[in-house]
Amino acid sequence: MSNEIILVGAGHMGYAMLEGWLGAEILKPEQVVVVEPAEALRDRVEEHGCAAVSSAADLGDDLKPQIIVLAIKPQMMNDILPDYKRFGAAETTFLSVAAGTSIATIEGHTGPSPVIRVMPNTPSAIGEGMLGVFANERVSDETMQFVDQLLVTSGDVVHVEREEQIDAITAISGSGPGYVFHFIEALTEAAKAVGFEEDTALLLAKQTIYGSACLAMESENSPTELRKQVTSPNGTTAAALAVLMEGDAMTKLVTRAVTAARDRAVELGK
Ligand SMILES: NC(=O)c1ccc[n+]([C@@H]2O[C@H](COP(=O)([O-])OP(=O)(O)OC[C@H]3O[C@@H](n4cnc5c(N)ncnc54)[C@H](OP(=O)(O)O)[C@@H]3O)[C@@H](O)[C@H]2O)c1
Ligand code: PRO
Repeated sequence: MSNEIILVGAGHMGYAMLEGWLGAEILKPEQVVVVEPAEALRDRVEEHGCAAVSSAADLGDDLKPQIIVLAIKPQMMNDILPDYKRFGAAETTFLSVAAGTSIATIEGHTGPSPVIRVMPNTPSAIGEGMLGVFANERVSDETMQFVDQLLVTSGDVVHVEREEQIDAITAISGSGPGYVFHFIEALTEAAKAVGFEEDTALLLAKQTIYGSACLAMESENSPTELRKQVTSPNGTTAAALAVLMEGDAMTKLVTRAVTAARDRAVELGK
């Protein structure tokens, strides 16, 4: 079997991953067929040399994909999956990036199949993603190795042992960029409140988050130690952290937010 891939949905996540796979030359454009109703999004994948069609009905019956990547909204799965049953052979693996949608739901449409759930995040677009992976027992070692090769082009990959852990990963790293971008928004607003123009405020916020994340990754010190290194006794950071850490306010708020995201992933799976 050739490493032929059908990518269903070339929106934010589908396109981000495709760009990584083509850019790393793990896949050649002629190995990928994209199904995407939006013309502008089809044009953008065609610019990379991939074939693109607007609906599953336009896919030839002779296609024998090794992998069908499902990068559509979870709410659309039940409508769209039946269109792909005809491609389901024992050696065709379904790879879903959808939040919540369970392997049981996918197999409910495709019949018993190799299924891999992947939870990426948008920094995958620049190769700095965090991806969680769970595969059912029908996925062959050969396919898993090939998929891992694809996924590492998007960022760091962690395999989990239980499917429900994908919902937890969704709440941490899948949705996490949204929390961090909101923190950037908040720090920017705060910078404006203490007197900076928009552009400078945004630069101050973004470079501070970027530099801190890089330091946290490169340093042998824990985030707690790094925080202490910033915090002079009775100084400015101590004054701010007294607000953020009072009664563990920040930790409690983030834990509430992550729990809400995890619960929503579970709900989307019903
Ligand atoms: N965005 C993230 O940060 C993120 C992270 C991890 C996982 N995910 C998961 O990734 C999936 C896609 O999310 P997204 O943010 O990439 O959404 P998105 O940008 O809306 O992409 C979904 C794409 O699917 C297309 N589509 C609709 N009907 C289709 C059909 N019948 N066949 C093929 N494609 C069809 C949509 O086209 P139209 O717009 O024309 O309807 C859209 O371009 C979701 O399941 C989400 O849970 C997203
Ligand atoms: N974006 C998707 C959502 O918000 C899944 C993780 C990030 O539902």
